[in-house]
Amino acid sequence: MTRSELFSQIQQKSSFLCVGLDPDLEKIPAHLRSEADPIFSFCKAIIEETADFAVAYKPNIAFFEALGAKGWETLAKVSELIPKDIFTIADAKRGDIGNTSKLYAKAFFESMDFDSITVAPYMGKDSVSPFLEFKDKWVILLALTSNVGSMDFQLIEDKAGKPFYQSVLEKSQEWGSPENLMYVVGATRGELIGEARKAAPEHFFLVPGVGAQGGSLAEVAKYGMNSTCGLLVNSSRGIIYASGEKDFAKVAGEEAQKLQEEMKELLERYL
Ligand SMILES: O=C(O)c1cc(=O)[nH]c(=O)n1[C@@H]1O[C@H](COP(=O)(O)O)[C@@H](O)[C@H]1O
Repeated sequence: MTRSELFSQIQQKSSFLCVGLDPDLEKIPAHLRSEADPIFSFCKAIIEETADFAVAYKPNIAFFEALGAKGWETLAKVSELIPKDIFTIADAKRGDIGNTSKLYAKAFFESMDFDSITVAPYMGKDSVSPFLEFKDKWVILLALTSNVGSMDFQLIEDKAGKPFYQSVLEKSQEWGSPENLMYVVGATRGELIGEARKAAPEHFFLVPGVGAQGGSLAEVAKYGMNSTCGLLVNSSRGIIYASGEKDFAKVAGEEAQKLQEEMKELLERYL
């Protein structure tokens, strides 16, 4: 998917919501556990109820690969279910020497037809570039993550006082463009989202951390929105586990709609 196609989806749906698919056998409603493929049934119901409000889905690969070979089959089936006009993110956090990254890219962009993949920047240019060689496919590079451990490395300052995440943002713009490179910037980071936006004015940010991790959607929009929205805001647990009962999919749809309605107002205010 191209950047202009993504922006046009955002405009059509008045939404920049990414629904995170983090399906955990321990957390899905009990009545689904007797199904042939409980994770598939769960994701299918969630997708059906949330698709009108979402412009992206982000299956987190860990929740599928934890189930072994069957989990990979489920992931393939789930990704095929997602409507083609909705952006797909393989949240796999890959990155290795170039020769290996090439095969990770093939796995997620060719064997499976994801639009994008999350990639760790730690191994540098040759670990990221192979993912950038696929037409209309995207790298979503970890820059400033939402977790507590983000402080261990990402906020370390160099002698000039520049934090490491800023160096990641600056350096990596030599490798890709706003047409094929996005950044992960966590919603829990408040004003730092604005600092990231100054360093990367055009690029889309994938912003996880609203909902279960407590990040504020209003703050994300205030500090992060640019002239083509530039944001995909993810919520996983806050949507998919909003109810643990038989009505889980309907309630997930309602949660997604609430976020979409808030996003509509924010788009009207800032765009
Ligand atoms: O790359 C990510 O998506 C990601 C980056 C980050 O900084 N923080 C973060 O929470 N995530 C992912 O985003 C999702 C957040 O889930 P919830 O906290 O349940 O909304 C999980 O799949 C995380 O793995």
